[in-house]
Amino acid sequence: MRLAIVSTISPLSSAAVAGPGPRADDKKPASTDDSHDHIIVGGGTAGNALATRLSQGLARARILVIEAGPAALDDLDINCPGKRGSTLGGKYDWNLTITPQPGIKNRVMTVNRGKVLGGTSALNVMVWDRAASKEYDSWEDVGNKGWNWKSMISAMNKAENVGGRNSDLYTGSAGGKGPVHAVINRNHPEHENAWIPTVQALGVPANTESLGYRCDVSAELDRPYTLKQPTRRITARKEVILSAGAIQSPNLLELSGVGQQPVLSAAGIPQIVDLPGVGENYQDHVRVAISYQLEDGLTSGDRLRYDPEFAASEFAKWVNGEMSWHDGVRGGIAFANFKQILPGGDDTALRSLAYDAIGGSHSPLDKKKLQFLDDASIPQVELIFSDGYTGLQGYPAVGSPLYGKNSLSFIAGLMHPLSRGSVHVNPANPAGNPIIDPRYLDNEHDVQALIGAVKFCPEIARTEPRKSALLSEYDPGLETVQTDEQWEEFVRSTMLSICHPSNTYAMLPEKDGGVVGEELKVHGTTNLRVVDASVIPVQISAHIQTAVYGIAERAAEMIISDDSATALASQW
Ligand SMILES: Cc1cc2nc3c(=O)[nH]c(=O)nc-3n(C[C@H](O)[C@H](O)[C@H](O)COP(=O)(O)OP(=O)(O)OC[C@H]3O[C@@H](n4cnc5c(N)ncnc54)[C@H](O)[C@@H]3O)c2cc1C
Repeated sequence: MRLAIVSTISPLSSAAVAGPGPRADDKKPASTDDSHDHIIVGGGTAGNALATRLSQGLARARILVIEAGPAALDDLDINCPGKRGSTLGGKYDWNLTITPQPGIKNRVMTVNRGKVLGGTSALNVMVWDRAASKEYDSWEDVGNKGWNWKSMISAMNKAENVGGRNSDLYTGSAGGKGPVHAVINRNHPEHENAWIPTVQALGVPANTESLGYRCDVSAELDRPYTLKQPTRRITARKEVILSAGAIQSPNLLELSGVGQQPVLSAAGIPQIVDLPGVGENYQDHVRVAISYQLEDGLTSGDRLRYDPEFAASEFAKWVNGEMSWHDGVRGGIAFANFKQILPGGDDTALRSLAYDAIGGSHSPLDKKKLQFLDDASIPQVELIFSDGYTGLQGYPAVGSPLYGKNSLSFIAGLMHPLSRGSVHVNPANPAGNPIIDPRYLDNEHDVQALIGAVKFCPEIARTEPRKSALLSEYDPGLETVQTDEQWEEFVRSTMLSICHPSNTYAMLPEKDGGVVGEELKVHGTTNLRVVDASVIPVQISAHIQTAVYGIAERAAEMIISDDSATALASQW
């Protein structure tokens, strides 16, 4: 089936063209011919990486990227690493909202998504890491031939380029010569030195392959132009590729008539392809933070918040290319399994809760989650040490006793929560924002697993050399959170997202609720692929942009190979 895609974009949208025909640096398209070989909807992380590779590999093809947000290539709020977080909730953010979540005391929260050329890679906090090899292998196990560690590490390496001003600090073995520049921070506050020896003392070996630097993917495109006519029909000669991200790609498909009948009928959309999996399987990483005040004399990134002169002079240094507190993302990450963090290494109760929740499920995704519990090489928990305050309440207000103090936070995250949610078109307003229901903490396993993870943070704080740098715990405050009930209350009241929605368009066989197959083509269609975080079939224990780049690299290889095969066939 050949499909027409319904994409509503705003007058500020940007577009970029590569290949013959109008060039991306034109002020506007030179021709009125609105047909292109490949149309990519969404100029974000995956979309732009894919467009770059297609324009390199298909010299004669005309490729169009349509992006709902503006181009902001020179905006220092995006480009300066020390300003990470400053664009959240602002003009480059879709600012979506979830439905009230019973598991977290009916709280609602914002779902931050980049609405700018570069997408969420322009807004994120720049962690660059990978999951365990068996997690990528699990993608093949659930029915996607060729999607495994070997192919993914090769694709992720193809995207990345480890180097820059301090590449000598990198002790890892990975990394290629790709367009995404990744570096280890060169600016380290003194108190950061305690992180690696402390987690080593707790049994987690060191791994210095984690990198972080702002290199959003928009920088790889030719200069884009702003669309002058937001309403017009554009035709794809070969195929349309949805790269609008894990929230909007399913939404666009439903608007186009692909999805489950009840959802489409409620929104008054005629069904063209029956695919019950569209928008299902919403997965996210969840987290809780504890903050500590640092010993007097130690400085943290909080100083950029409470000392404007310091912030301005550090920013000026960064602009001049000098070592600066604005240089990077200060912090460290450790991954662990439940046995490593639970008292006495006893994960029996948690395993039993997991089997209660999904033991009877026939879904290959649930079966994988249970298998992962048996594999010590697969992390279940992420422990982040973050320089400065990162809790729910925000840095203490001006005038409060803690204003002007320096802090650090420990963040505990769940890598394989069992809850699975959904994102669907809004029946009351199909053209508006989708209904996002992640079903956070909707089962006892996830609640107890998160409690177990966050209780390990005070353990880190009590261990030397970390212990000596800390003055007191002030969020949540040991005196108020002691009993099991209090920990549960704390976790349900303060849980936040790590902002990794994925799987909403899972690459799986159709019989298992899949939406795309191993070639990333939407089941039941011939001219439509999806290339973004939504196709991830099994959730991974990593920040997911590295995988998204890898998916885009693999998609580009497939599309280029398909095109070459077609061209060859047409010569005969
Ligand atoms: C606050 C935050 C911090 C994060 N930190 C990290 C981190 O440190 N490390 C990490 O690995 N990951 C991180 N992530 C996650 C990671 O950045 C994303 O998972 C990844 O960038 C998603 O890539 P994508 O291509 O799927 O979607 P996106 O990059 O979001 O791209 C989708 C694009 O499609 C556009 N679009 C949507 N609808 C339409 C439409 N109708 N028409 C045209 N265009 C449209 C959007 O504007 C956007 O540009 C973070 C995410 C957030 C929100």
